[in-house]
Amino acid sequence: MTTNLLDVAGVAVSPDHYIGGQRVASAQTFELHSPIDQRLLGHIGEGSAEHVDAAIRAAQAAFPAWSRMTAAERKPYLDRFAQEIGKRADDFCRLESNDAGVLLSRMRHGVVPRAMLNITWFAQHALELQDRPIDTEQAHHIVRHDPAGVVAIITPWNAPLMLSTWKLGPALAAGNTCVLKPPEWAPLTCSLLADAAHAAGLPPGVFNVVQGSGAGTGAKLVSDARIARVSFTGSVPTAKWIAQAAGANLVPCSLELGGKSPFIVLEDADIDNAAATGALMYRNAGQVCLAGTRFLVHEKIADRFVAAMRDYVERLVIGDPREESTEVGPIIHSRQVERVLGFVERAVAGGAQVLWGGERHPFGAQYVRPTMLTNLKQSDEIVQNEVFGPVLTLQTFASDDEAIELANGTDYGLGGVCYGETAHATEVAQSVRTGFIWVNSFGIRDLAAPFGGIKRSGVGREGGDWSFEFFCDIKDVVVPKKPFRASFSQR
Ligand SMILES: NC(=O)c1ccc[n+]([C@@H]2O[C@H](COP(=O)([O-])OP(=O)(O)OC[C@H]3O[C@@H](n4cnc5c(N)ncnc54)[C@H](O)[C@@H]3O)[C@@H](O)[C@H]2O)c1
Ligand SMILES: O=C/C=C/C=C(\O)C(=O)O
Repeated sequence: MTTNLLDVAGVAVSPDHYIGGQRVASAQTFELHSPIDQRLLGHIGEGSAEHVDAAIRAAQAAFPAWSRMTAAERKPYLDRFAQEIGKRADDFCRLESNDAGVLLSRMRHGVVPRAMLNITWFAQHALELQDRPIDTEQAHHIVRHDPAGVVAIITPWNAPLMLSTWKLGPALAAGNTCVLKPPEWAPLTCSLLADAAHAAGLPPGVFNVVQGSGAGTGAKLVSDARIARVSFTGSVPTAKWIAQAAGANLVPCSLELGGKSPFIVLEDADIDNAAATGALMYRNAGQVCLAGTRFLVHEKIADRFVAAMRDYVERLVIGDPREESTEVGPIIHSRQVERVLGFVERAVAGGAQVLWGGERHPFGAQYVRPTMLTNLKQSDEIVQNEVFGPVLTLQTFASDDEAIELANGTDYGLGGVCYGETAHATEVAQSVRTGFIWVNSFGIRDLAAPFGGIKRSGVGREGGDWSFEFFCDIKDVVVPKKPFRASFSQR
């Protein structure tokens, strides 16, 4: 399909846009470097106003036929799309490992299977959404989930394949057509997704990819009045900008944003289990929105918990994400490294104590040691702001009430973790104000469940029915049960 190809770790991948079923090159490009060793991976197309316009027009042109199909008619296309992702599993793994620094093993065992499920699960779930009846004494209501139109999807660099398919799956299954703007620091797996869609025979224009920067390409896309929905995952400042741009056209937005989630360890917790899960918070070098990054530990067990977690952290294998044995890889970009270390420096200058880490790791320029800071006040910058790197904080508490107060004491409200005797931990978890919280566990995800944040962590929910509520125009077709005769004297 394409002639302009990059060779990234032996994988042929297009640096171009994918518009109306065709590859389209850009005169303007930007450089893409690997976070592992900073080598140049290639030049990626920067989408212009013309590219954004062409993608929206292609998506509009594809909409009537795609939206008229039933969910059952769309399902085979989407199942084939997932199969084509599966056929390219190895290439997806190598690309995201090289451009985003995600562990190859995590890609293979976690991300690629989840990306496939993101497509097939919603294609199946869409079958169950058609025509939900509501029967009252007066009327029969046919509640339809109609496709909304052209959906703009904007995703961040920490999980480009997983998050793009998480939105594409339900948006396409519902009968919308899509324009995806991938993250400019990790754009390659989204480009390969276009190859998978093409091979699956998705009709031209149903799924389009326009590469480019956020402030350039992304801003043009989300400001366009022809867009019916914007689904965004990323940072709070960008979300505020997007909400205003979309708001100017009264376009609904779904915003999945950052977090500063509490990791609560109650006095009756299984300390070793909690500590082992604690070390998992360094996964993806801490660049995970839903990680529990603020440890709140009962004062009576704090020393034992710190010793147990230190043990796990010291054994973490830090290195090249392409190696099977590696557990913690690099930080996405030199700018992000500076940002992460800046948080640590300011915290230490303000009196924080470094329990472990706190500096660069010698493996490479974009590596930072897993870090834990303590001796902090709730108002400290490091307690209040998302670092998005391998830097955690630890505070102690003396009572459940104090734990809950600290847990709720930031402007974020994405997730949480609570370790303790199950009934006790479940009770404390109920009072933590977040979109979700894991009791004695971490990261269990079910696509039927709602996912999203409160406060600064986001607006709206995706997942299960909630994805379809967002991506559909919900319509009530009212059919009276008794003959209806117009009359001004009657209501
Ligand atoms: N809640 C979640 O589900 C979730 C998941 C992953 C990441 N995140 C969050 O994402 C952030 C990290 O990602 P990031 O640094 O790439 O975020 P970011 O907000 O800088 O960028 C995200 C995406 O938005 C685009 N963008 C930037 N400015 C834009 C504009 N004006 N108009 C349109 N698009 C624009 C970028 O190009 C990128 O594709 C963290 O805050 C993290 O917590 C949240
Ligand atoms: O880093 C962010 C991870 C987000 C995860 C999801 O959106 C999900 O599991 O659906």
